[in-house]
Amino acid sequence: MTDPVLSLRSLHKRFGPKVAVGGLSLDVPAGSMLGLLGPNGAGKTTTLSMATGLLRPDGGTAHVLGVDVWRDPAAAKARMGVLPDGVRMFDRLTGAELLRYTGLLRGMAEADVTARAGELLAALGLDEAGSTLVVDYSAGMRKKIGLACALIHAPRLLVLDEPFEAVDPVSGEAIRSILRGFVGSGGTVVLSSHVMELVESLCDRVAIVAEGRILADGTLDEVRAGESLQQRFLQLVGVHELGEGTLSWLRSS
Ligand SMILES: Nc1ncnc2c1ncn2[C@@H]1O[C@H](COP(=O)(O)OP(=O)(O)OP(=O)(O)O)[C@@H](O)[C@H]1O
Repeated sequence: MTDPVLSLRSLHKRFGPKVAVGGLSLDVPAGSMLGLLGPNGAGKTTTLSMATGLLRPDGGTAHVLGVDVWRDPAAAKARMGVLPDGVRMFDRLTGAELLRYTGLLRGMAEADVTARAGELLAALGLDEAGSTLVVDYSAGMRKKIGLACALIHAPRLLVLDEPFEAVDPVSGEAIRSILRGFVGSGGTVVLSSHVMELVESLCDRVAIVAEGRILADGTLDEVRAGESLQQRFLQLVGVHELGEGTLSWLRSS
């Protein structure tokens, strides 16, 4: 196998007494689309933040195309496009201004930024919203402008935290098509999601995380092991059974 595009080794992160990520290792090969799954609080966002230079690990390493993210963050960040979860944007800019700012910050030529920004806004159904302040965007529009910012410099690795969350079905289809085309041309994607059907239809690799550790990692078929991804996920993570009388007050008498 050629060297992985993203390589995580023994990542650790603790918040006070809480171990959010406890020794997580993962390799993502070139040209693959990996779905990172896990229950709420499993450590997905913490892992992706450490992998992309947003949150310093307590231990372990992250390499992007062979570059150590924490020793040489500028070089590593130049190679990836990141859609973080819950990180504040410069939302007093319009969508078009935010894209322009992001492109110029990435060292792109003015003409390229203008051309790509227009294409991205149109592709994501944001052309009219290009002149609206991002602070006035809906949740789905914020996701889409964040994705556009991650794409504008044509990175070789995309790390996307819940890219389809709050996005309407038409835009969702456009994003799928963009990501498929990106991977088809040799790009690599890591995305987190809670939607099993989406991961099953889009990703060729899956990693399941719980309590900061990898429970399963491999091709979609390896992880599914003959079941649906939903069934396999529940088997690995455990079903949260509700007791007989739970919320009995909610049932009409
Ligand atoms: N800044 C923080 N301070 C304290 N605890 C944190 C912080 N960030 C995350 N945690 C804790 O670390 C654990 C992992 O959180 P994380 O956000 O990585 O989970 P996640 O898998 O992305 O969850 P979700 O699917 O709900 O988005 C959780 O227990 C969370 O409460």
